[in-house]
Amino acid sequence: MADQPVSTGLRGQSAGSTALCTVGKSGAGLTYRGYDIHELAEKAKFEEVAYLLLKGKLPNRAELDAYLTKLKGLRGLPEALKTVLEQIPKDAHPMDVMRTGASMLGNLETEQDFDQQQDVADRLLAVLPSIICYWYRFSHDGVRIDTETDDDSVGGHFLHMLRGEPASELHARVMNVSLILYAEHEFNASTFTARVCASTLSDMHSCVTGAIGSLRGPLHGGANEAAMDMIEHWQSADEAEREILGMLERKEKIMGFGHAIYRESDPRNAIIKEWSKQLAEDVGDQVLYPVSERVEAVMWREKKLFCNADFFHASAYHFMDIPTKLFTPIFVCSRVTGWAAHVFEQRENNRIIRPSADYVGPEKSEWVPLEERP
Ligand SMILES: CC(=O)SCCNC(=O)CCNC(=O)[C@H](O)C(C)(C)COP(=O)(O)OP(=O)(O)OC[C@H]1O[C@@H](n2cnc3c(N)ncnc32)[C@H](O)[C@@H]1OP(=O)(O)O
Ligand SMILES: O=C([O-])CC(=O)C(=O)O
Repeated sequence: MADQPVSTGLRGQSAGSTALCTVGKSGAGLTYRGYDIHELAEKAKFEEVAYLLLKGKLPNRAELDAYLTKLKGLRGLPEALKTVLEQIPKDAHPMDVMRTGASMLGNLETEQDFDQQQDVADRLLAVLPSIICYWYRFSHDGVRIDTETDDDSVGGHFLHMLRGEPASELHARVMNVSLILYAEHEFNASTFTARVCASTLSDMHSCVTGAIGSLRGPLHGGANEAAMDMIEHWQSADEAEREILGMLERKEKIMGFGHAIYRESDPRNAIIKEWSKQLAEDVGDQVLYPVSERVEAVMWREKKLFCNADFFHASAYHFMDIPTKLFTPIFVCSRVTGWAAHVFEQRENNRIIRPSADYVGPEKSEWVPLEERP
């Protein structure tokens, strides 16, 4: 059999330009519109970052207050969407719920004109947490929650709906940081999906629905959930080390490690790791955090592979008592800002994205009538 052609995954090739984000750029690292991720995670509200990405600049006080009020007013679910969510079974994957929710919203509140794009993006940002929590609480607890909470922040709103009570200050703070870290990352797979869809002049809901499908996979956003599924089985750091060595021996992928662009570290890791540590102290954890730290050390020692944004998100979310299957949907609630901002950018200077392929099929095939085929 002929050798398989090398699959490059378009690595290292520029597929367009963006003013939104630098990833691993020498001397700059990870920045959103020029602002360093460390500074944003320390000082900003997620909604400020959303404004920065979607509107092109940091808001002043009046603009931020107005934006928070606007988002708060957009959290309600149309009755027809609630009906659809109530049909989705308990054992569905929450990312499929997100995908269906975004798509159904596109039927009910269709983007008629690109002039509406800012409002459509704000609506999605406000309503995606309501979609996932409404479905989760209905299918798991049998309750129809009120999604119009008075919480100022998207993260606080999410936790409030999930638990039926307002989040603690610590949890709201960690959610804020987490949403900032996940908001934007240049031409990653889900964002590129959104841009390809936008390049056909399709509507925002289609772009976001497609992007959710791409984020779902364990090689991308699904890795935070997959990392949790792995580490929760280990009772001690020593057991974790033994298991990881076995997995490496068997050439298995370790979820939450490695990156397509970063070579030595993912700047988001140190930030979420620090918050995971604080949460571990808060809940008195003696197992999961030490297990996670050991996995990190072994992976670096054995393979020079480092934690990406997803690995310590697993323990951080777990310490906040968030069900594992909701981890990747939280990523959606954040990344929708980056996706929408990229859709705006694509539309502003559009040409349909249509690369070529190297043909590796047969030279010429002879037609065989149906009844003569073996
Ligand atoms: C928010 C995010 O989306 S971050 C990414 C989340 N995804 C994950 O955590 C899934 C696990 N990681 C991976 O699968 C990969 O590292 C990816 C998908 C992130 C990047 O893939 P690539 O760019 O193809 O990886 P890269 O070229 O750096 O791989 C180099 C080598 O390291 C290996 N490698 C990379 N990541 C891992 C890993 N997590 N576990 C074990 N080996 C790995 C690759 O198999 C490859 O080995 P080979 O040369 O023998 O084939
Ligand atoms: O950039 C990537 O390929 C994946 C990633 O880290 C992200 O989307 O946040």
